[in-house]
Amino acid sequence: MPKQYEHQEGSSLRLEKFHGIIPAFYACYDDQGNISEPRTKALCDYLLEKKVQGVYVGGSSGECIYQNLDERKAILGYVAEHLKGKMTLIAHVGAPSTRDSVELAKHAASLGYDALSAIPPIYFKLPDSAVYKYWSEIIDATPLDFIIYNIPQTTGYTLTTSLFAKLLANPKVIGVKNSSMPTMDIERFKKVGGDNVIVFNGPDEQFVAGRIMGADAGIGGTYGAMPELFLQANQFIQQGKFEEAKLIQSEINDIIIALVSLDGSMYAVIKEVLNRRGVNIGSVRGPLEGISNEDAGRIDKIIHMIDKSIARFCE
Ligand SMILES: CC(=O)N[C@@H]([C@@H](O)[C@H](O)[C@H](O)CO)[C@@H](O)CC(=O)C(=O)O
Repeated sequence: MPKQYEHQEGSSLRLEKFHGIIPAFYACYDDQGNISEPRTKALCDYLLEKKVQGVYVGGSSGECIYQNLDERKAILGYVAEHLKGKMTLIAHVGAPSTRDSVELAKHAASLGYDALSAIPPIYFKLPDSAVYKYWSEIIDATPLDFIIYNIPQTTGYTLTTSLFAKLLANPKVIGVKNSSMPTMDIERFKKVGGDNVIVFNGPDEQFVAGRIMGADAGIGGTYGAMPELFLQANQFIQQGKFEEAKLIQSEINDIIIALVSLDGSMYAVIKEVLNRRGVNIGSVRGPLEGISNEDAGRIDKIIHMIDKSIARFCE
């Protein structure tokens, strides 16, 4: 293990609760597009019943950038109220300003979340020194553990291994949720962090590859549409059944390609999949596009694909 992280020795146990399948929680709206408490709770119940390890609340899949501070606080509250003590809760608190991010962080800490996470600053291209300061101010605002969120394709900022190492010098930094596409990035972050740091696979299309390259767990935006398949893929990896893991990943990828190929945005399509499963969490907020009339029939086919894969691998 790299010398500078020896102070974290013994922290593997503390990380146990983050291992497994952690769906990125979706924004739950009423029919007018407002945050819905009962629908948020319905999604909590659904995920609890699926026995996932935890939830990542208020991230990309949570449409956080389309919500104001009060709405984001409300969602964090509804989820905590319903799931606290029942699964691991991670609050994504990244916001355009440090001030808002810190406010959200303090709110999540007051609600008893297990950890915080944040994207880097968005819109302006800032130097590493500013990104470091941004994350550090969030980390310093509460006693909670912190998970860095690296998602270059949406933020335009790529976390380097040297900034990762610098952040890890703070014992509250427990790892990174890596959504960049190269699985080598996962391998590099794991190499820098060692066993006492947790690396989450971000791209669901590469869940199996990411796990094999060193990711300890996964946080993903499509898990909610097919939690059974990701739980099973994870189990195959734990059992060393790599051929089976490869096969299930291939079917998951067929489903993801279908989810992103309709007129509606992927999240609108996933929400309609859930709706047809009896979990109505509304649609998406503009500028994300809702589903079209033509999508309706196509979604039946996607549900059929998911059911077929569950029957093949999980029953
Ligand atoms: C770029 C992006 O949105 N990546 C997603 C993936 O789960 C992604 O939706 C999936 O791999 C399908 O492309 C996650 O990494 C994001 C995520 O977990 C979140 O914060 O909601």
